[in-house]
Amino acid sequence: MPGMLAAQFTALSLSQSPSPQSSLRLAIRPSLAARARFVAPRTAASAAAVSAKPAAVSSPLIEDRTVVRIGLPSKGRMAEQTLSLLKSCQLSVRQLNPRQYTADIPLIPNLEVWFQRPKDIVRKLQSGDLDLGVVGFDIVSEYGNGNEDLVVVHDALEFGHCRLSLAVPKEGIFENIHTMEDLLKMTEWTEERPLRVVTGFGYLGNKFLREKGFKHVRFLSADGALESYPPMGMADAIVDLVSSGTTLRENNLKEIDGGVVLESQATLVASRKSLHKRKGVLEVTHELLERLEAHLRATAELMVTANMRGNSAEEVAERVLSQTSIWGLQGPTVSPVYRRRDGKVDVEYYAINVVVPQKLLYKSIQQLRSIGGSGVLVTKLTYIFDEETPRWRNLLSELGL
Ligand SMILES: Nc1ncnc2c1ncn2[C@@H]1O[C@H](COP(=O)(O)OP(=O)(O)OP(=O)(O)O)[C@@H](O)[C@H]1O
Ligand SMILES: O=P(O)(O)OC[C@H]1O[C@H](OP(=O)(O)OP(=O)(O)O)[C@H](O)[C@@H]1O
Ligand SMILES: [Mg+2]
Repeated sequence: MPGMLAAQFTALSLSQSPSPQSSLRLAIRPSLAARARFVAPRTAASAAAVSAKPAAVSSPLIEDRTVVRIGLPSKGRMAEQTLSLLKSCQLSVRQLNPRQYTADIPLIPNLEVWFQRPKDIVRKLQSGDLDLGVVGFDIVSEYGNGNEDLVVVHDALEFGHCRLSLAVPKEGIFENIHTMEDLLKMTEWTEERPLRVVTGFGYLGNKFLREKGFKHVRFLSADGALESYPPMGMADAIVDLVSSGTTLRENNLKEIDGGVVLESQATLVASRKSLHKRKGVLEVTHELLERLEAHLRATAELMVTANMRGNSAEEVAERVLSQTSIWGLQGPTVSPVYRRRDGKVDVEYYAINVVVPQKLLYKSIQQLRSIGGSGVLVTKLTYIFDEETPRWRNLLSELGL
């Protein structure tokens, strides 16, 4: 390896352990927690290590701040989708000038918006300069480094889906390498000639390969176009984000079984300290969470309305409930349609309202028709507010409130 390149392969060798391990506490669904395999169980030792850490930088200015601050991605693929999700929740962000880094959300007057690079959002949550942030789970995990102060308030904002994955060239010495075990068993990697892995995720990549039992690995850190490193001969493998898989394919690389480090999508993250200490943060978080949960729940569903001839509401309900795809959330709403006929008010038709999953829409309409439904209307829903917001309950218990 030329000397200049060798010099680049420095920062992250496996013999160095990454920064202190404490668990990144997640107020999230067990499914995602399970997928996020780097989340260590909270042990007495890790809790002690965390409480022994000095508090995040807290200048008098930070303490004095009364307004709540949220960090949103300033650029990149998450920026637009973040704004559009907020807009769908009636939380439009008002930015007077596109070159300004601050903005507001008129509906929440005590909330300041700061546009920041994703990794800076995580850093500023830790330093106390931001209270809340929208950022990919990959970035929270990499730059949060297991910091106890970060709490994932909403783990599935349903955009920015990708996975952090290990990939190697399709051909050459990797032609018959299909699993992490195959890669581990390769005799090519020695202390003098380690497996060279290029990544922008040094903390997660290092931890992952160490846990998989790799001894002879050297990391090279780079910010973009990582897929070009193996074909250029600068690295043997990459640990990078994959979404459609096109970039890997186009560069003759392949993922291997067991090589997914982390599944990611956009999340809402908060500083635990802010939630506990800064006036207004808990209230703003509650409102954001309520709207986000109710909206994201609603986007998967549609409201279907139809008319149906019948003798009574019960008889119509019987017919509707005989079909599997039109039961609704709790059951169908069946209401009489009143008409004036020959000077008298009577009921011949009933209106049926059911909420159906988008993916079952066509089947639902077929079923409604088969039992005599007509004049079918389909409406998009903005929110479905449940009796309680499950993630809010999780958050309160996470905070011990
Ligand atoms: N190919 C992808 N498909 C879907 N989501 C992705 C993809 N690549 C990245 N993401 C998600 O989008 C986030 C932002 O990625 P992006 O590359 O736009 O950041 P960026 O603006 O380049 O950040 P920086 O320049 O500070 O590194 C990532 O952290 C990840 O969560
Ligand atoms: O699986 P795909 O859909 O092809 O997406 C994966 C690519 O997207 C990201 O790169 P990005 O577009 O941000 O470019 P960069 O790495 O140069 O920043 C990521 O780093 C991969 O290269
Ligand atoms: Mg990028």
